[in-house]
Amino acid sequence: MIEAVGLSKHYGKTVAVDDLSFTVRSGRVTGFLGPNGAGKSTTMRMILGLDAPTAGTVRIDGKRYRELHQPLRTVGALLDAKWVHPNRSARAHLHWLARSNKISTSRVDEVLEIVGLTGVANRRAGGFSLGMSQRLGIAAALLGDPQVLLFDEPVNGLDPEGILWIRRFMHRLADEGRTVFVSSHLLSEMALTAQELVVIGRGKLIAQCSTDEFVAQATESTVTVRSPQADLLGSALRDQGGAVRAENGHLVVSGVDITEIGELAAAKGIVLHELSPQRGSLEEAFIQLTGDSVEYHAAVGDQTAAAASGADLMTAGK
Ligand SMILES: Nc1ncnc2c1ncn2[C@@H]1O[C@H](COP(=O)(O)OP(=O)(O)OP(=O)(O)O)[C@@H](O)[C@H]1O
Repeated sequence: MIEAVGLSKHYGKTVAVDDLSFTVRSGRVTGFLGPNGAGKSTTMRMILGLDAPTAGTVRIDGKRYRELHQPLRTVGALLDAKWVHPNRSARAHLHWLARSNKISTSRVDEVLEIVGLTGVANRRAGGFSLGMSQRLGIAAALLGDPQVLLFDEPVNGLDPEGILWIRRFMHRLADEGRTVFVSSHLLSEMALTAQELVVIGRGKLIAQCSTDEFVAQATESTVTVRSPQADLLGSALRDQGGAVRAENGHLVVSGVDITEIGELAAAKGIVLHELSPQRGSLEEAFIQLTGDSVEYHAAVGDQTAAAASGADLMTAGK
């Protein structure tokens, strides 16, 4: 578990993180979302003791990073996949990390196996593709078999196969009961990966809740219905208090639950060809819920916020 309370970080006049409190639970993948410059990396560095907070505290399993006896056994992190000596082999890199952290070198072959790098373990890490480098970074994070794992933008630049591998791997780590905290710009990917979210904007907390709740709060849920008796069904639904509009040969219904729609159609003997729930996207929810913070910063002259909508901010490359 990670617990931040009143966490703030100022760099001169820049307020990178502003009185941020959140909790990251074990057994779940928690996404850490926010536009460029929102303070995600700074927060992660403070969790890992690489930056000192200006105010507030952050604890991992109840302890500050500097109080951890053997930190790598409690928390592992992937911050920069290219942080490796290019002429060292993957195995030599992990051996060096294990020895310098008093971890048995027998663990090296285990983590290479876990991330699927056994076959290339003796190759120069400098020649690795980005996907292989990410796996090596994850192997390093797993060396101490920690219960808490932090990943900063782990899928940036990966191909679809690499992205799928990371997604499945994170779910596996969470299923093992670990705390998995992962930052990303890629909302469509986070919608598939993260079960919980911590969303920040300009260093402040915008939301902490499940991904489903976040989307449900901010977007409209509708039901798509196709029927050869659409007119009849439409008027029956309106009688039930539903809002119905026709769109490209189907009905879009809100205000009536999907089960009630099915039962109403059955009771009236109306044939259905499709009955499907439609959820808003994480992108839509993000734009909806971060709008205020973006507008606020635009108003005080922040050029990044003023220049971009939430979607632009989130899809912009690093
Ligand atoms: N070492 C530093 N010195 C001065 N300002 C910094 C430093 N590190 C971060 N900042 C500023 O703090 C703010 C938050 O940056 P941070 O990198 O934490 O955001 P982020 O959410 O990780 O962004 P990105 O998604 O672009 O990586 C930004 O305005 C950034 O310019």
